[in-house]
Amino acid sequence: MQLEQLASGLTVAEASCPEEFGGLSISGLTADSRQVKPGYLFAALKGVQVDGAQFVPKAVEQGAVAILCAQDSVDQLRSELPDTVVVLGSEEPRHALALMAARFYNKQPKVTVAVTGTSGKTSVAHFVRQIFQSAGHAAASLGTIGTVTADGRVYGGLTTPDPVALHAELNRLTEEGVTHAALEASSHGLDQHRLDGVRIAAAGFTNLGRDHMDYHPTIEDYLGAKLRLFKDLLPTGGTVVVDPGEKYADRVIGVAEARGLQLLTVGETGKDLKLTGLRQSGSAQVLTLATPRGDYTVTLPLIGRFQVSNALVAAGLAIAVGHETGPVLRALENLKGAPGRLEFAGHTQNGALVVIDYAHKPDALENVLAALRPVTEGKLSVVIGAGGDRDPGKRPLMGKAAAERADFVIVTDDNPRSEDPAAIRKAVKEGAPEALEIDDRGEAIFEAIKRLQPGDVLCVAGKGHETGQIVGETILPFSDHEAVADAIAKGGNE
Ligand SMILES: CC(=O)N[C@H]1[C@@H](OP(=O)(O)OP(=O)(O)OC[C@H]2O[C@@H](n3ccc(=O)[nH]c3=O)[C@H](O)[C@@H]2O)O[C@H](CO)[C@@H](O)[C@@H]1O[C@H](C)C(=O)N[C@@H](C)C(=O)N[C@H](CCC(=O)O)C(=O)O
Ligand SMILES: Nc1ncnc2c1ncn2[C@@H]1O[C@H](COP(=O)(O)OP(=O)(O)OP(=O)(O)O)[C@@H](O)[C@H]1O
Ligand SMILES: N[C@H](CCC[C@H](N)C(=O)O)C(=O)O
Ligand SMILES: [Mg+2]
Repeated sequence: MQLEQLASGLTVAEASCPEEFGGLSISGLTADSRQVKPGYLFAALKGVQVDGAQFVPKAVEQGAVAILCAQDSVDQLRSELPDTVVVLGSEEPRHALALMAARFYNKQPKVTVAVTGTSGKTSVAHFVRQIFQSAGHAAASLGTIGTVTADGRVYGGLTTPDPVALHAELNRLTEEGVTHAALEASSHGLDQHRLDGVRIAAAGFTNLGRDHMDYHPTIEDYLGAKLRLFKDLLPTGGTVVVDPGEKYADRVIGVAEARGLQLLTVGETGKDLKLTGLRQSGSAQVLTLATPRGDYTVTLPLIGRFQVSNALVAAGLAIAVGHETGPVLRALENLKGAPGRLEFAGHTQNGALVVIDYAHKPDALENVLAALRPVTEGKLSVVIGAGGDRDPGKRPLMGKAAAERADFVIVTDDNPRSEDPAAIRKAVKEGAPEALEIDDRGEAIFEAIKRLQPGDVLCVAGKGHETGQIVGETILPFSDHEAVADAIAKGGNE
């Protein structure tokens, strides 16, 4: 693609060879010098760890023909580079890169919705995809568990991929015939402009609790990143889906009202999908809903009050993009939970239940244990750990949530990364002094399963769908699913 076409209107061109800028064709783009190939545009971005500007010489050596950088780096780079390399400055280089990526990979699904919030994004995206599929559309969901389509799942590294990877993926899916997509918008992704340029028709908010305080200096900053979805990315005419009863929902509604966006509200105080009743029925929940299209009774085949919230936001998003209320609500009756989210993992030989969940923050732990309590006839146990190189403040709070809501807690490791695992466990135990501490996660799971009695329930929390334990720079193969299966097979609790 011609650089002129790629950059038009986005940047102040600082090319010393304007004639070359005019005719220059770009073969690809990236913000990672290690990915540069001949003919590429390299975006030199200031990151959390390093300033990408230091990799410009390497990028040029590898064949980069154009550099996108912060406006204030232009003069410096210009003076260091051969005249043949075009340097483009931008006040917002991350935004400019994302819009360039959207132009370079110019195909996107006809209908794309996005969801943000502290917890529930993966579940909502997973549900929206199933609702779209039930209406006969070729649909995909993109997020923490990767890209999921009717053909299966391709694992991706980040919840919200970097803009080049995201636009490339949307282009690939569209070429394969996908017409409907549901995206997870993480706060990092929103803050780093990874979703800029994605055409979003409706955006949902689940909730806001403590998370990522290692990255966002204050909760206001964290909320601010989430609000970007509604302030900057959802275009006029788009619809915001929210439960007004959620903490901070007023801030989301405030943005929608200030911008004159459409608002679709769900939940007990919602107007469009108003939850008028909820009761347990075995391992399902029966919802009664009042809607502008009439009243409905829906049997949701999932446990946990939070899954009701997630299902309503998902249904709201589908309705927001034009789907009929009746069929959408019928589709909720066949929903499958996302892998590793309150997922059935097995029964022990003496009949106790083991589930795997991704709760790795205090609110999520509280919610998942509250969801399991009503289905627990005996004792409720939980295995928890907290990730290294992540908000240390959440560790004792996770311990406390587990100690308050479960009858028995084992504290173990969950991706210690560069930190001392013992120090992480100690911090978790500050909130759960009675907890048993077992460093090896496989042994912790075995010990928890060994102690189960008939009627007990064990929740193995924190890793969900993950397939590795990150220790230092190494990812050791590890799956909670396999560890649970091994422990059950070894028995010890018949
Ligand atoms: C803290 C954070 O979000 N970092 C992300 C960010 O990196 P950064 O720009 O700050 O990177 P940096 O290491 O300082 O480098 C600066 C620039 O130099 C470039 N570079 C670096 C080295 C080199 O040799 N050559 C080179 O060009 C880098 O590509 C980058 O463009 O942008 C990169 C490209 O998009 C991401 O890969 C990277 O994610 C890191 C790996 C990460 O772990 N992120 C996690 C925390 C994250 O984003 N999580 C969220 C939320 C998860 C959830 O709760 O659901 C997610 O969306 O996954
Ligand atoms: N609406 C909700 N409210 C509170 N907790 C929830 C909600 N939905 C899910 N959870 C809990 O949070 C965990 C993660 O859920 P999910 O993966 O859907 O959220 P997420 O926002 O994508 O999380 P992440 O940011 O880590 O990817 C679940 O395993 C469950 O314990
Ligand atoms: N998206 C989250 C996932 C955390 C999962 C947990 N297993 C951990 O490693 O802390 C994060 O990167 O903070
Ligand atoms: Mg997720």
